[in-house]
Amino acid sequence: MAVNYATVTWDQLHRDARALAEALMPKMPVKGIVAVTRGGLIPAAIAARELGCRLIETISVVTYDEEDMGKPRIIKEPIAAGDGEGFLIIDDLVDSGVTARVVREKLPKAYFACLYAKPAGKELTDLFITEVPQDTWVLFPWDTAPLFVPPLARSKKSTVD
Ligand SMILES: O=P(O)(O)OC[C@H]1O[C@H](OP(=O)(O)OP(=O)(O)O)[C@H](O)[C@@H]1O
Repeated sequence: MAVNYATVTWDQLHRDARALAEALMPKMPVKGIVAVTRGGLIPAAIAARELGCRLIETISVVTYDEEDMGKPRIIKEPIAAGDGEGFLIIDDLVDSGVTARVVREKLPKAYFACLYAKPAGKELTDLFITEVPQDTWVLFPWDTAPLFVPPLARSKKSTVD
């Protein structure tokens, strides 16, 4: 299956995180935010700044483990969030929905918000900013670096020579 790539720049991520915060304003005040590490950390920090929220908890779910392929495991519990009542959960992306399902089971009373969602997992969110096709790989700014790309004319010339 062909994979498409969607590159998200820092500027775009910042805009999308601010849009998420704006959409979350009606939910305020909240007790705190639970960031789903690691991808949710930066969106959560941006949203927390916008929303004036200083209590940030984290949850870490490992979905691909060498010992137990495919079985998701919580390696850091969101202790401060209890059953999630009064908390916002923030992640960068919901793809298959495996992570979101585990997080929701742990924090059933929390509100789940993310920047990007794919069709397979979007029903598990309460809010997302942009839908991304299932076959599209989202390249986040922390996963990429600018690199030199040869000009078209040069690559064309090399085929003529
Ligand atoms: O819906 P899913 O198929 O579960 O995928 C979504 C999860 O995948 C990514 O995290 P990842 O597991 O890559 O870990 P990371 O954020 O620490 O890089 C992302 O930040 C979500 O938490």
